[in-house]
Amino acid sequence: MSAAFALEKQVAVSAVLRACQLTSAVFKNLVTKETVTKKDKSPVTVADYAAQAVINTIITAAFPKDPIVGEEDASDLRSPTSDDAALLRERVTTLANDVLTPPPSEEERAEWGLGFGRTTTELLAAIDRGNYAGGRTGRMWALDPIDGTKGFLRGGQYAVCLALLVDSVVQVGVMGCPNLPVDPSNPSGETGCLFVAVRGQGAQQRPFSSFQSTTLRIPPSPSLSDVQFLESVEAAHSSHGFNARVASTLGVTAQPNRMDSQAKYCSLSRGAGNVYLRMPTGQGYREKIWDHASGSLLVEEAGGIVSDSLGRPLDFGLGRTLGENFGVVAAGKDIHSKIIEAIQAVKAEESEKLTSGL
Ligand SMILES: Nc1ncnc2c1ncn2[C@@H]1O[C@H](COP(=O)(O)OS(=O)(=O)O)[C@@H](OP(=O)(O)O)[C@H]1O
Ligand SMILES: [Mg+2]
Ligand SMILES: [Mg+2]
Ligand SMILES: [Mg+2]
Repeated sequence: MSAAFALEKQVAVSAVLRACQLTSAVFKNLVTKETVTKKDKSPVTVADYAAQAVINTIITAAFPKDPIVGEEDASDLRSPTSDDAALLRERVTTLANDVLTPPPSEEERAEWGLGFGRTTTELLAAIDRGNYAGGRTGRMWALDPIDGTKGFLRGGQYAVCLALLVDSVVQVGVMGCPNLPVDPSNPSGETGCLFVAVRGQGAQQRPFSSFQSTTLRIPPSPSLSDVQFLESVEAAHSSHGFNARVASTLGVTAQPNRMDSQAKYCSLSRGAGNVYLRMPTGQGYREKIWDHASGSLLVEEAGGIVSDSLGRPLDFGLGRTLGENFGVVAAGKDIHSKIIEAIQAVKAEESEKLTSGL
């Protein structure tokens, strides 16, 4: 008998690896015209759209009934009158078909929709399969075709992130990080890592270049002064100042490592960094499920704990977002509660200052 979710894992790995081929190819010759600014002022590129088209096409072929909560939608590509939209549609079609048409490898199957191209209409419809509202029950996939689009654009870290949720619990998480070093102790060495976790079956990493998987276990945390925080590059996404105060409360002297995307969860799960702390910057932003689903399972399966800043589990059953934003704290089991306590201490200090008018 095969392990639970074996087929879902294989399909997700195939979809993520093909999408990573696409994003890496795009980075090599991306032009300004291929980037759009969304209504929320965040960037999206032809690579985000085409990667979502590829992954949704594969998931839909393999599991036709499964809904998908995907970050992107095709509305900006559909304008019948805009020349820019026509160019983008054409590029998305070429890019998606470049990675959908190669025939299935030995690890893949034809019934996952591989080995032939799709029309633009089919690919736009595939992107819009990501419009599911989410919710408490049933199966659904959560997809971030490029997490850390700003990192992608600056040649930094980004991740192609796909997760399967059943009754709002993450069961499978697959992430491809094309720019992450295979060996964290050799940052200028080979890059391109695949991270895979299945609930109850552990967390694994392997280089894109081989099938040699390593099991990930978060090592014991170092003494508090040497604990390394992982945090967002963008100060607008997560409060750097609050993190610094938490670190100083704990007596941490090590400098934080700033990195875009769920590569932070990947790094933590392989012991390269000890705490991922993401505190809201106070602008009413709600965290999206696709920004945490696969990463949180990876860390849990590597033996860590993921919660909000009050120590409560993340709730993936509220729709496309995690609801009101109380931040995200991911860390090894031996240190997680200390981080939560330090956060509460800093918050108490802040509210004391406010009430005393300082
Ligand atoms: N205001 C605000 N607050 C918190 N988070 C936000 C905010 N705006 C955007 N986002 C989401 O942040 C995702 C990338 O954040 P990261 O922490 O991974 O990277 S970084 O902040 O860009 O360094 C990024 O993911 P992608 O859009 O997939 O790149 C966004 O979903
Ligand atoms: Mg985005
Ligand atoms: Mg994201
Ligand atoms: Mg994204």
